[in-house]
Amino acid sequence: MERTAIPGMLLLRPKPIADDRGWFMRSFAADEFRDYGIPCDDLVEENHSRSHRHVVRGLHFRTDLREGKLVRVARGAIYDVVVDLRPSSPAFLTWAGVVLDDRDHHQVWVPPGCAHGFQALAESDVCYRVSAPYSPDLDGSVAWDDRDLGIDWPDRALARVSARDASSPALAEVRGRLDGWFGAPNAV
Ligand SMILES: Cc1cn([C@H]2C[C@H](O)[C@@H](COP(=O)(O)OP(=O)(O)O[C@H]3O[C@@H](C)C(=O)[C@@H](O)[C@H]3O)O2)c(=O)[nH]c1=O
Repeated sequence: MERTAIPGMLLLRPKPIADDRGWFMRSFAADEFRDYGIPCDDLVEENHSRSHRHVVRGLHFRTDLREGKLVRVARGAIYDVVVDLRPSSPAFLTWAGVVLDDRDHHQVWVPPGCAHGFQALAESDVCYRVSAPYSPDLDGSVAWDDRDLGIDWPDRALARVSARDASSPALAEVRGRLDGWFGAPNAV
């Protein structure tokens, strides 16, 4: 496990065991991951999405401090991005990006109070467990290509996004609401 510049954002590195049939890997280990601070008992839903090459999903967040996400790539490769939206964080409004793929099998823990998004570097299947049930009313987003955030997407010019993501608000528009959503003293 590796910590990152964003407090609470973790990079996990499960190790596949190869033999002549292929390989085996434990992709989730509650007792181990709990020790890193991941609330394993609260991971109440698991999602799986498939994205064509160049697709960008995000940047999405839940407008409370309940939703963390444990993200992995079952097939393909993505550039995974986390943006810290917690006003009390030393990494406030900075982002971190990491490649997740079906070769290294790394995983990312996205802590609550952060926005998450990714760009598919190939046709990719992304699986992630979340620590709060889906609630459309609490679904928040900020523009993936926001200038102030300045995320260095691998294939910005070829990005394919949903209609919703194409009309996400700029950071400047949501900034005034971050204190209300993520300003609790225990957010980091
Ligand atoms: C995320 C989600 C979507 N849906 C529905 C809503 C919609 O009809 C369809 C597709 O939803 P979206 O366009 O929001 O899917 P998507 O753009 O893949 O949203 C996801 O993006 C990544 C980056 C994340 O971090 C996730 O938390 C989630 O926000 O699936 C659910 O039923 N449950 C869910 O948990």
